[in-house]
Amino acid sequence: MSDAMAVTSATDATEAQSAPILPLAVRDLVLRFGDVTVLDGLSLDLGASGCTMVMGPNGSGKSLLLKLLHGLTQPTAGQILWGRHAAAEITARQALVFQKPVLLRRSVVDNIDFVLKARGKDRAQRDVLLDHVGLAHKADQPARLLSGGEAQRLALARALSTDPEVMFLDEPTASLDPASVLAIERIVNDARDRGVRIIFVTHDMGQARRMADDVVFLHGGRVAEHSPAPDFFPEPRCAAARDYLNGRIVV
Ligand SMILES: Nc1ncnc2c1ncn2[C@@H]1O[C@H](COP(=O)(O)OP(=O)(O)OP(=O)(O)O)[C@@H](O)[C@H]1O
Repeated sequence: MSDAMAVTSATDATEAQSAPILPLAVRDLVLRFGDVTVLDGLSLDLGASGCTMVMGPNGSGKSLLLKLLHGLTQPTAGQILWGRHAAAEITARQALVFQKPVLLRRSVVDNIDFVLKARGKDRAQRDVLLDHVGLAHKADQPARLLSGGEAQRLALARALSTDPEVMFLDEPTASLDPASVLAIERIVNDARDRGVRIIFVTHDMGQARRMADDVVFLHGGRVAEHSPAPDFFPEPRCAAARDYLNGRIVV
């Protein structure tokens, strides 16, 4: 290869790496486990900003969709395109927060430092972040002694410390008291306002109404409805979403 070609291909590679990862285009996604089809031709387009709430009955595939979008699970068929990237290429530019935070048995601050070191990032922002999530005074305490709400705030701080472009949250407030729920929502809203793309799974209608810019409703292995929040909550278009919002069993 000539020097000029080597420079061009290196430039192309750098440009590809730094190319935006939004919008998201999902096409005909299928996920099967043996004979069981969980996702059955799911397609979805998400724009560059805002908070998308993913809703749907138990077992409709919400958690698995997040894992597929984050590159942690491979689809049986179909395409996930984050800008020009395949999902598995850009996992490090995203963060995933689970319902039950998985923390190291070390101090609060060590939990953040560990991730920053693994990602090759400096520690400049970590004290600001701990302060932002209300845990600066617990920085040196063992993470295992945190309450459920505090542990989830640490998980959020850890996720945000990596400067993610997209943050996935899988029922992060499912077992928390109302004050802790609002504290988590405030942190997530701040992140969205700073440009982090939020994709959030919840069964909590109040939370969905408070936070959603748009709602993706899963049913039957597909996106049964994707609507702006002001349209979805008063008048969902699909019958399954209407039943779900009215507390009727959706199968
Ligand atoms: N590894 C697996 N092997 C077989 N089936 C699986 C596997 N993982 C998940 N499933 C099934 O896929 C379906 C969708 O699971 P998923 O966890 O995505 O649902 P969900 O919509 O997040 O549900 P919930 O609201 O209850 O959290 C479920 O029926 C689940 O049992």
